[in-house]
This record gives sequence, structure tokens and C-alpha cells, in this order.
Amino acid sequence: MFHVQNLTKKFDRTAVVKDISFSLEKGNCVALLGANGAGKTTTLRMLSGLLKPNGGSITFEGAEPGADIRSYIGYLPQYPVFHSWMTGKEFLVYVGQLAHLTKQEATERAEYYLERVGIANVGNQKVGKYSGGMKQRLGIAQAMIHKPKMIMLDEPVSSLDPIGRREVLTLMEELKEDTTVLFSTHILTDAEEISDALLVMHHGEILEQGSLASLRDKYQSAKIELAFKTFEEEQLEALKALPGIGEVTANRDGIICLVDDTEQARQAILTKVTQENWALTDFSVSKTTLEDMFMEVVNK
Ligand SMILES: Nc1ncnc2c1ncn2[C@@H]1O[C@H](COP(=O)(O)OP(=O)(O)OP(=O)(O)O)[C@@H](O)[C@H]1O
Repeated sequence: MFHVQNLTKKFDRTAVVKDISFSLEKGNCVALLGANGAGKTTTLRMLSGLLKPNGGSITFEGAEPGADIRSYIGYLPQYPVFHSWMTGKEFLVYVGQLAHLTKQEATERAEYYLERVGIANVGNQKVGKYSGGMKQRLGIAQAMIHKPKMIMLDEPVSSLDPIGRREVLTLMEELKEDTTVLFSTHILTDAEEISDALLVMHHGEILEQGSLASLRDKYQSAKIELAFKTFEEEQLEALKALPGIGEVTANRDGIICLVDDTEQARQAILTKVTQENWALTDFSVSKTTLEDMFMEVVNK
């Protein structure tokens, strides 16, 4: 329902978003995942109509040709500015009127969205007294007030404490019943927890995209993690030579073996450990995580 084609942005002569293309399905919650400086904010600002691209197109299915896309999109910036002397309700009525609603419509919507995002009880309190989590909820209500087809949230939970973070993540997951949600994050577990699909951005490019399930299918593999009381380089080499084992890497916590055949690899490792009398302190069989996938994609 929403298509981005060959979108590019340059600052001076440096391209920070490089020819990116993707589509979003209606009613999905999609994470734009990338490290600091990857180009996420620049992308969201272009998609929300705040920044002019140097090239490419953004289209909504069913939109009038040449229509202002801002009426289809709600946007919550990474550092939203609220008028702290206003109450939450006054603020929403104000932004509703800026979005060309009548005062009565804006008031009705303000009441509805205060309820929808779970802060109706503090709607008549000054925003200056809100916690970080309440402010983000108010920011989401502000982005929804004109009933957009899609909302874009830039790092919506990165400044919140664990409780606020949980509340806002749950709310975002619920919101896809009302609208499509695109949010940026550098936190892999947040993306994994609530999104249906991922766009993996690195140095201005979308390196990988797809549903969480399809990316898991493509990248997820079994792994065996080992730790020894003392670690020698020869152990690494010996493990690499065993049957059923793919790539072997060492980090400060131990050794990670990606395995092609879990049972064969498990038996081969344990036999080798016994034969060599290596002092094994940890042994676990698991699956690679989204973080492993991210590292694989960005290091390709
Ligand atoms: N107005 C600007 N002028 C020049 N360079 C800019 C401007 N805005 C962003 N950049 C550069 O573009 C690159 C991408 O920045 P952007 O803020 O889009 O990344 P990000 O993925 O959102 O990072 P973060 O997670 O740190 O917010 C960075 O190298 C940044 O320094």
C-alpha cells in the first residue's frame, strides 16, 4: 500500500540515503533497523514530507496523484517538543486544529486518542508534569490525530526506562489495528518483539528486508556455544575440523560453532573434549539471534 522507490538524499555532496526501495503492507508494524548514523532519521523525515529527497518517489496506493502525502502520514520525531504549559488535551486540540480539524472535531479526537493511548486520566494535567512514557504516548496521539494511513515513529522508546519502554512497545503493537506503523530503532530485541517485518539499514542503504519469519528462515541456524577453563588456539582449529560444524569463532565468553547437523556436531564435540581432556565449563545448543543476523548482513 506504500511504496518507496530509489529514494536518495545528499547533504552537500555526500549521499546519506542511497537509492533505497521498499514497500509496506497495510496494518503491519515494521522496524527500520540500523546503527547510529545509518540514515534512519533522514529516511523518516523524507517519508513524512519534512525533507525533500534528491531523487526517488514515495507513493500511497489509492492516493490522488500529486496529493500532499503529509495528510496520509503521522510522524513522531526522535526529540518531540511539547508545550509544557498546555494540558495533554489542549495540546492535542491544538495540533488537531493545525491539521485543519474544526475545534469540535479536534476536541472529540483529542478525547478519543487520549483514551486510545492510555493517558485519559492525565489529559487535564500539564504536559510539563508528564513522565517520559506519558509524553511518548501523547506524541503518538499527536501523530494519529488526523487519522493517517501510516505513522512513523523515530526511536520511540530509546529514551524511556524499562517500564515506559514496555508500555509504549505494547501500545505500538496494538496500534497496527488502526494504522500501519513504521518505527526506527537500533535495539534489535525491540524490533524482534513487536515488528512483523524488518528493513535493515546500513550506511544509507537497505541491505536486507522482509518479514521476520522469512529473515529467520534465511539466516537463522543452529549454534553450539562452548567455554573452556583455558583457551588455546589449537582448540579452535580442532573444532573447525569436526564433522557437522560450519563457521567457528571465538569471543571473550568462549567459542561459537555454527552447526549444519546439530546432533552430529554435538557428539563430535563431546567426544573430542573427552579424548583431549579439555576442561569444559559451558556447553549450550541454541539458535542464532537477530543480532547474529544483523552482524552477518552488515558485515557481508
Ligand atoms: N542536516 C544534515 N546535514 C548534514 N549531514 C547530516 C544532516 N542530517 C544528518 N546528516 C548525516 O547523515 C547521516 C545519517 O544521519 P541520520 O540522523 O539519518 O542517521 P540515524 O540512522 O537516524 O542515526 P541515529 O540513530 O544516530 O539518529 C549521518 O552521518 C549524519 O551525520
